Amino acid sequence: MADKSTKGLADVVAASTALSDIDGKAGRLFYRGYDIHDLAGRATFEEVAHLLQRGRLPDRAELAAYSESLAAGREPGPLAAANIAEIAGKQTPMEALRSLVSLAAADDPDKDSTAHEANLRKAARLTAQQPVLVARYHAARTGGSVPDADPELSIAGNFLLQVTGRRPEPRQVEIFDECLVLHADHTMNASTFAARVCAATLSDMHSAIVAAIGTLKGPLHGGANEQVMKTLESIPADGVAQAVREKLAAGEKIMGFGHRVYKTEDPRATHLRRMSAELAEAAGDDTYYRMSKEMEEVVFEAKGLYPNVDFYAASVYHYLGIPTDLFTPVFSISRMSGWTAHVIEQHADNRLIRPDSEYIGETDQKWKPIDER
Ligand SMILES: CC(=O)SCCNC(=O)CCNC(=O)[C@H](O)C(C)(C)COP(=O)(O)OP(=O)(O)OC[C@H]1O[C@@H](n2cnc3c(N)ncnc32)[C@H](O)[C@@H]1OP(=O)(O)O
Ligand SMILES: O=C([O-])CC(=O)C(=O)O
Repeated sequence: MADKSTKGLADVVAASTALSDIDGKAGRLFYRGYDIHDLAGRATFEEVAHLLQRGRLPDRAELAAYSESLAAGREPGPLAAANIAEIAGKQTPMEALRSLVSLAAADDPDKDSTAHEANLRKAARLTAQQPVLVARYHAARTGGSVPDADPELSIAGNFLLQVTGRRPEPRQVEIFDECLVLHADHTMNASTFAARVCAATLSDMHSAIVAAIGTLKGPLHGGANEQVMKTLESIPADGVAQAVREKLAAGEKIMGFGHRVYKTEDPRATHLRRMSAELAEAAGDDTYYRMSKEMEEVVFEAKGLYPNVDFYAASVYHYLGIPTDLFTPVFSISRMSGWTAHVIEQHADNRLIRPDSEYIGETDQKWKPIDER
């Protein structure tokens, strides 16, 4: 029996990983040793997914082969495809993704295997299918149709095309691609931990991803980006400071601020703030960018908290024309690359993850028959 617990497992090292690393004091993030500041705006999401899942940045031939496998695996299986319309009528976007990934498992050609090569193929298919599932879900609920993927476009470009129905501007694609790069992996965050716990029972990759999606959905994790947009939309543009102070006085958390690991600026927020400013200027309406900047100042002054990745992602996605309730699904499109890489890593060197607990209940209870209780 353990005699001491750490609430929320803060500072507990729960796994070893070669995928990503954070220096929370310095505000630095690395994917397989590459500084996020070097990757952002330079590596594409496909290159980063390859880096995470296959261990290195691809050369041209490797990238071509990986991109081919993504394109070949993009189509969700018949069971998922057949159920999108009904699911779209009954479930929110993250609930729907949780269901659809589970259904997609049934038609995955490697569904019965957790072998390394099978895992690599499944990781590519899950990464390729996630944006398509989001776009098809959105089309099903709005009565729209999904344009065919354009072989000239990346995952980022095709997602913007398929979700908005318009061919995106090249700069929009670059910015969205950078967002995907920034969200791809983040050490032992809650959803990745959930995926690893599941995978460590030697369950399959789709099951682990279903656990991760359900975990990302919560507002203390990936769900915060949607909440940030709702906050921005719910307060008057000239009343940001007052609204924030009122929320804090009422004991509310301000979504998009604070982090378990970063004690300074989240390095991803630095890039997202810059992208938000650029898109606001291009849109000719910087209201949400200005409000975000002011909110950042007020929260820092009142609580000493910095924005996390979800904060400026909200206004960036808004300016890109992505519906607010698809912000967390967008996070999952990117994080799929990291989750799947973690499942591969877990299966490659596995031990069951089963921590202890600290018992705080009653002791010495005496059993009584039901009529005497
Ligand atoms: C992709 C991601 O998952 S990034 C995180 C996304 N989540 C959010 O943006 C939700 C808002 N933020 C939070 O709830 C937290 O900062 C978390 C969940 C990210 C981190 O949680 P923890 O490390 O457990 O910190 P915890 O919630 O205990 O906060 C520590 C203190 O700071 C305060 N605090 C932390 N975040 C916030 C916030 N966003 N607004 C107001 N106060 C906050 C807490 O109230 C607490 O104060 P107290 O000590 O006086 O009680
Ligand atoms: O690491 C965390 O706890 C949350 C986070 O920022 C992420 O998952 O990107």
